[in-house]
Amino acid sequence: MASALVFDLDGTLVDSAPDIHAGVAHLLAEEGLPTLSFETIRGFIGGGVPILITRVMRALDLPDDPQRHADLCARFIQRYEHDPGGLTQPYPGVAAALDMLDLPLALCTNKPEGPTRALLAQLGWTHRFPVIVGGDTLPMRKPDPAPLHLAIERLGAGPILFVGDSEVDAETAARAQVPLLLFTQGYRSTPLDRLPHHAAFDHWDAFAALVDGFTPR
Ligand SMILES: O=C(O)COP(=O)(O)O
Ligand SMILES: [Mg+2]
Repeated sequence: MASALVFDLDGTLVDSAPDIHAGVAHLLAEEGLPTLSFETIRGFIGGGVPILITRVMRALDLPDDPQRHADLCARFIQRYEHDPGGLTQPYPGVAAALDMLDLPLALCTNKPEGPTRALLAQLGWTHRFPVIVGGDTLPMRKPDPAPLHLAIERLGAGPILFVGDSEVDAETAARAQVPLLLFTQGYRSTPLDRLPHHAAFDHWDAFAALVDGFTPR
């Protein structure tokens, strides 16, 4: 049995791609640039805002301009923090699954802390996660293992399970040597058998049993 859990946020606990797409669409409209499809933007989620904006700029063939990149990141984050969750839904069964757990819970997300806290407040979830490590908490983001290590240190309990949805989470877990429970319905594009993971689940109704059945090696 695990004694603490660390969760990824986007694509794991919540389907936030519609708000992230809306934020990018707003930014591109302000810039007079063509828009990008929902599927394209959803495929850009996972590495945090700087990577998202780099991918958007490349998709539009914009020149590699660090100043413009920084400006677009700052504007995206500011707007997102102001309106974090109008289109965002928890995946079915998440709240019930979290309610069943009597363990300390942390978030380790590449979403910056400001929008993360704003989204949690909007969902009424602030009390659930006493520890939050966001994409701008440290100078490095996932897949660097440092954010996951920090979340674990702040939880101060173990053994730990990490719960995520993406290539980034699989690499983070492997580098941190923490077992990963992989939610299969998020923003991953790599086939399941090519991503290292301890166990996978398709629906949050199955989560509590997976945690109960976990035996640390
Ligand atoms: O904001 C992102 O790009 C990813 O966020 P996540 O780490 O919660 O999946
Ligand atoms: Mg994710």
